Amino acid sequence: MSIVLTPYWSPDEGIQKLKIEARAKAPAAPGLAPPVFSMKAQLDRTLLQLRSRTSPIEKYTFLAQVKQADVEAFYKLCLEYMPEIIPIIYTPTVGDACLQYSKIYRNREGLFISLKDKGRIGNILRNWPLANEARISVVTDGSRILGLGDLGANGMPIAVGKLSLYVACAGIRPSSTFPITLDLGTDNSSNLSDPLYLGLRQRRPLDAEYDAFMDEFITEMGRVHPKVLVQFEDFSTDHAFSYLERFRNRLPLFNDDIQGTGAVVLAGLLSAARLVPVPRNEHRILLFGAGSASVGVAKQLMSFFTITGMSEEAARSQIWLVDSKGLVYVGREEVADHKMYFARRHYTGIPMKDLTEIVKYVKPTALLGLSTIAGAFTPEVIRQMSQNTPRPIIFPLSNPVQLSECTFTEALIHSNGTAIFASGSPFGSEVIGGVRREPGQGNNMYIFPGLGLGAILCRAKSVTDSMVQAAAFGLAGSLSWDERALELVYPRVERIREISAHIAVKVIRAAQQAGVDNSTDLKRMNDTVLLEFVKGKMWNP
Ligand SMILES: O=C([O-])CC(=O)C(=O)O
Ligand SMILES: [Mg+2]
Repeated sequence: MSIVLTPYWSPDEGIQKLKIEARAKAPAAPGLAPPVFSMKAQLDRTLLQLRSRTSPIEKYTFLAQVKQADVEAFYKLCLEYMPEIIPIIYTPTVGDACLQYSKIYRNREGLFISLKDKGRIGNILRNWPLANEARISVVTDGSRILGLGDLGANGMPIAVGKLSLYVACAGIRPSSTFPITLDLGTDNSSNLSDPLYLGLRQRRPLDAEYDAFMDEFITEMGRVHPKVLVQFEDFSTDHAFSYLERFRNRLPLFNDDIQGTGAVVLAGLLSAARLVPVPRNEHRILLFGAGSASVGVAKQLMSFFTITGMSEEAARSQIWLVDSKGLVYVGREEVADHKMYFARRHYTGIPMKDLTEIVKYVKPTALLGLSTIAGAFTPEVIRQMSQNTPRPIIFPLSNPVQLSECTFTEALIHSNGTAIFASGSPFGSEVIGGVRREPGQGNNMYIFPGLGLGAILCRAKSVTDSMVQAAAFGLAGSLSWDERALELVYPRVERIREISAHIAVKVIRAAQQAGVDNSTDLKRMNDTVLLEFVKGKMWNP
């Protein structure tokens, strides 16, 4: 393993990068490496340097440099120290990286396409140095980064971070990943007045102009990169829904916040429900927060009920939505279109706003938070949940960690240790009543890598709802016996590659059933052979 001297990006970048990758694998000529050098020791050295950084953002920038200099070393570190590295390159630290991107930016790491490129988006797309190798693109417009709001062009780290997870968690080749940030301006005043801000200094345009830009982007993407699967990430609520519907039949495309989050929560709920002595059909689910992720989750949760034969109408009536104005019901003022499907049909009481009151009225067995309101699950709310059900399911899913509706400790203390807990961002384990309890992380990172891997391996021409649902059931079915014995609702993150392979198989089968796949070879394989095939396709540093 030689030390890489050439910058990752330089003129003629694509070829250069491939040369660098090849050189990284070749032994160094005598004299170019230290006399005593091993990859193992180098990894320990890198870890030592990483741990000497005290703040998460310093760790983030350090790792970003490691990745630029030596992509293999970076992913070796990711794979060996997954639980330590993921919270730095991904949620929650990636949120800080987006907030501070104007200050910490050092090197090119993805493609920016701005409103000024309208009319020549195809040319810009061709400038990606690894165009022929690209297979998966995470595309954001930065308009709703995690729970942090509109960060404009500073949203790039979220695209980069998700794609690092595609490599680490599903073995996609690094050169096949393609981060894209669409710069359509920003409504964030502090960005607009920051002299170091990296994006266009203008407000976001009205929908007609936005839509025309997106239409051109998708058309050109299909033309220039026909083999690329697109993951939409962190678009504001209205656009998240409208662009998913508008474009999902034109390209293989899914929305991570609507579908990925929906699937991961469905999987968590299926696992949690096994621990609760309540029949499946009697579960009552309350979602606090009604943005794109929330309604996406609610729609995905329908199959929690319908899979048992329940009608759609009956399934819908087991799900309640609460937004900033309280319980969502038909006839209430200001109910946005995307919430109407879950608005209560027969509620005739007075508007109900207080969450404790709503919990008392609905008597949910599961409370999900997608509100980005830190502390919204107050001690009273949690205590009230414990009165409804012997094992309250409490999932504060807002990201990053400082926006979580409650902490793991709070959920345990105020439920007397009965809560079954998963959060969007990571929390540490806790000891309660002498028993160590581990929180789940209900983050879409358990879904998108396997979903994307399955979709590209079978060359799916679109990503169907059935493929997303297969990913969710695949995840729920992947818990090992000891994970179940410990009451985990998600598998250990150390097993993520195995889990992603398992999910990819389910996704491929669903694509075949839906007739959207394009690979006869895979159809002939039985599940065991297919699983080995998928694993064999995974890139290893
Ligand atoms: O990135 C994450 O951690 C999960 C996610 O998609 C979001 O919160 O928007
Ligand atoms: Mg997201």
